[in-house]
Amino acid sequence: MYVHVNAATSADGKLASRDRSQLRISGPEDFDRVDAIRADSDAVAVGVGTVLADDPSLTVTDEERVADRRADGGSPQPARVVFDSRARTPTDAVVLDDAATTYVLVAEAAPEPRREALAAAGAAVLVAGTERVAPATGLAALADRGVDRLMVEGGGELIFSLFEAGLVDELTVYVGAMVVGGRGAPTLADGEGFVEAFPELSLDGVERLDDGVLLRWTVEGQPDGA
Ligand SMILES: NC(=O)c1ccc[n+]([C@@H]2O[C@H](COP(=O)([O-])OP(=O)(O)OC[C@H]3O[C@@H](n4cnc5c(N)ncnc54)[C@H](OP(=O)(O)O)[C@@H]3O)[C@@H](O)[C@H]2O)c1
Ligand SMILES: Nc1nc(=O)c(N)c(NC[C@H](O)[C@H](O)[C@H](O)COP(=O)(O)O)[nH]1
Repeated sequence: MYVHVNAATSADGKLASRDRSQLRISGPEDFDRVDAIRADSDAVAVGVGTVLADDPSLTVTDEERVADRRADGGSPQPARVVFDSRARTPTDAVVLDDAATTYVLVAEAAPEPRREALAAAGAAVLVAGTERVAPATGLAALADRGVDRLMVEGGGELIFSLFEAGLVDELTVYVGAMVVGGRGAPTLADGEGFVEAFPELSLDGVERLDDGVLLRWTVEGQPDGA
């Protein structure tokens, strides 16, 4: 599976402010680019932290892109994926509307009533991992369901886990013209952090977009040597 991580950060590397509410960093050109990546993907993934903070739709909004997907014989919308070990996704979350298939990846530790509530709300609940969703197991379950190209939109906890597991192929970051600050504010890659065996990136492009900069990297070396 090809995994493309895309996010927007402030000039100081933050995904949002310390209150973790949704922060508009991208401008219209960047949001259109995000829409195009979604349209080229079989599924779009986030962590449950992003669902709780942003309540995103994760759908393609441009009608031509939706029509192109249909014309190619595929589903009009990519599937949506939530990494949600304990099945905390609210049953009224926008990702559970009927706009697209939604996979909620949970761990064995997820309470059965919560799993049932998510299934009743329309989610396809997949178990991957014991206490926490195991990224490689989760991605294998998605591959079994036809996901070859996965876009990951964040947040920082999920992005770190995917790098840690050596599962990221491409990273694009839009750096917006703002400073957010806050030692507790989410960054592009949070988690435990690396102290050695840092994932190595190869720069593919630098482009001005809106009032910011788009950086494109291929992931070359990964912690597990993948
Ligand atoms: N600017 C941007 O591009 C952008 C993009 C996305 C999000 N955001 C912002 O980022 C913030 C949310 O980021 P976040 O880091 O708090 O949340 P996140 O990465 O979206 O979700 C993290 C949660 O996912 C669950 N999870 C399940 N399996 C996991 C795994 N293998 N690895 C990591 N997490 C796993 C964990 O909770 P459980 O263990 O309980 O399941 C974890 O707490 C919000 O402020 C949002 O606005 C910004
Ligand atoms: N590219 C990008 N620029 C931003 O400034 C920002 N705040 C996000 N955040 C990513 C996160 O997943 C958001 O929740 C979705 O971008 C909202 O997606 P919808 O329009 O609801 O589908 N992403």
